[in-house]
Amino acid sequence: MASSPTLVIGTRGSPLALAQAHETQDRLVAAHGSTGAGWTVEHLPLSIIKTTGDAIQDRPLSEAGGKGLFTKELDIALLEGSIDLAVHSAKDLPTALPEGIAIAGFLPREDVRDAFISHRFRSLDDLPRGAVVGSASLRRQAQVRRLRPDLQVTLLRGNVQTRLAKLERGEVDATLLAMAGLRRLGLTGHVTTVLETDDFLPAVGQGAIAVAIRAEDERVRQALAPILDGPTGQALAAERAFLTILDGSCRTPIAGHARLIGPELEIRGLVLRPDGSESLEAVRRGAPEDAAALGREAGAELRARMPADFLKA
Ligand SMILES: NCc1[nH]cc(CCC(=O)O)c1CC(=O)O
Repeated sequence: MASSPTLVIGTRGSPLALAQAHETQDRLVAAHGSTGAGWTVEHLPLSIIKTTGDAIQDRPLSEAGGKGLFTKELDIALLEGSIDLAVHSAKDLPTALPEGIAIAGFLPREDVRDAFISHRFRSLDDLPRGAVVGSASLRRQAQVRRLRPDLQVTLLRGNVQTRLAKLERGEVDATLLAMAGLRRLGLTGHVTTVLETDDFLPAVGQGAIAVAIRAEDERVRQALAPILDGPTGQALAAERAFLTILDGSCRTPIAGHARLIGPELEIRGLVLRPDGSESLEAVRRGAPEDAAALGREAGAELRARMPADFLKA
């Protein structure tokens, strides 16, 4: 691959995706000054790429083909050389990447928690019986039903702004969104209450920005090294190993979160029935160097404990 004089950043076109791409651009400029090794940073171009996932608005993505829908076109652009790095929400990245694509690492993680948002009610507990909570995430739907089996849970799709607008119009009484996205968009003013991870476990990768590159591209790998965050990488190694064990074998909602506690890494993982009536949790703690093994162990424990109907045929 001929080295180009600049680094082209590929991104989806949603406001959140653009905010994440700009954050990556800003961090590169801050780390390297005005010129990097063999490339210029003043005009690191953003290449906006429309993905299949963005085009589908009327059904849950779990039905339409899953997370790869948000990354396929960016992967192709990387492999064709029209972009040099692709910026993704780690949460939306599939566990298995296509041949030739690698994750260089992750930017420092934002708030991992989910936010409860409602114009009329103060918290999930405060919602009256039968109130309507909208979410497109099977994980959020199941955890809401676990805490409040008496609520009505409906599908609410679209990007962050679209969902807030639907809430505003009264289509639902409440919704849940990631704090990370709201912060990056400057929309935390909408947050009613923040859900602590003890009560409501985030998605694997939530709050982290992943940077994907061509697996063999050492030039881009080196340019990115100073902006990538080690602790986030360790947490994500545990979470993604956990998810890798489960997403191929189980067909129920999955949540997982790893963090450093002093010198140790802890991962908590959860699988639930979609109706929230049953859930299983696993916790592992150990050396951060063993992140992937800790994640795999937590995943294997849940797989072993799961009732048969949680598993894929
Ligand atoms: N699936 C959409 C998506 N992908 C990443 C984020 C937020 C940012 C993050 O979780 O890192 C969101 C919106 C949301 O879940 O509220």
